[in-house]
Amino acid sequence: MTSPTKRDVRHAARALRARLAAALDAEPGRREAAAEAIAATVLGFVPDRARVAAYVSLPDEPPTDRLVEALLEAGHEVIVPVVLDDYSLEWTYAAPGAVGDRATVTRRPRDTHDGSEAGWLGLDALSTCDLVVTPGLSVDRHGTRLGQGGGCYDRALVHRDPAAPVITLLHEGESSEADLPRDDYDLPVDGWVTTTGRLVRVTPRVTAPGSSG
Ligand SMILES: Nc1nc2c(c(=O)[nH]1)N(C=O)[C@@H](CNc1ccc(C(=O)N[C@@H](CCC(=O)O)C(=O)O)cc1)CN2
Ligand SMILES: Nc1ncnc2c1ncn2[C@@H]1O[C@H](COP(=O)(O)OP(=O)(O)OP(=O)(O)O)[C@@H](O)[C@H]1O
Repeated sequence: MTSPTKRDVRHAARALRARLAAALDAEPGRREAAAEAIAATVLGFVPDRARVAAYVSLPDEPPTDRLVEALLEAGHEVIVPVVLDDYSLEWTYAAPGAVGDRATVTRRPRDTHDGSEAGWLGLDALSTCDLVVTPGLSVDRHGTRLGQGGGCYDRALVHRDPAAPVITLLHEGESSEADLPRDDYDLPVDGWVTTTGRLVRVTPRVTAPGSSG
């Protein structure tokens, strides 16, 4: 028996995501509660006066609007990506309460992107972040993350500060009990936070400020 390819696993993960996202919208208040739960949990382990990399979520994804808002309210700096045509990520400051439309996943031509313009922080901006919050379809117990397939975060995470935790946001029920397919360029994450506010640590890098782990 051959092990499933990323493509197969991604296909199944997308179907599960569609079901879980629909369930969030089936009952009034559930989406808002999920957004709040994610924000409360991440705020619990973000270092003081941090610079945090987050992203603007799409309708099916665990919502990041409250997270971005709460981080900004607490005085942290928040940056979010846009994607260039070679699937590299460029970074800019987050606007409070932003909710994603397709613009956050629409590739921009690199030759017309002038990174020297005010507001762009550079392709290596993750090197300046104290915490990186990534999207993803699933994560397994080793921290192997399955993304949308562009390899955007694989490229971007090369620049991260190795001391800064990387966590993925998942709907509750999306983490994988089976080991996910992994390539050499896949960079593992340190844990994940779910739409019920559950934090699962893969490495001891994710700790509450002032705690020993
Ligand atoms: N909310 C959110 N933002 C995110 C990600 C994500 O997963 N979620 N990304 C996680 O990596 C990055 C974008 N990843 C991308 C991966 C593939 C394509 C892509 O193939 N785009 C097609 C059209 C897509 C469409 O409109 O449906 C294209 O531009 O031709 C674009 C972005 C950065 N921002
Ligand atoms: N550091 C890198 N530099 C250049 N290309 C890379 C790098 N890392 C991964 N890639 C390319 O990205 C493509 C997609 O990788 P993969 O299927 O693992 O995406 P993913 O991790 O699921 O997506 P994402 O990171 O966007 O969430 C692969 O073809 C791979 O060759």
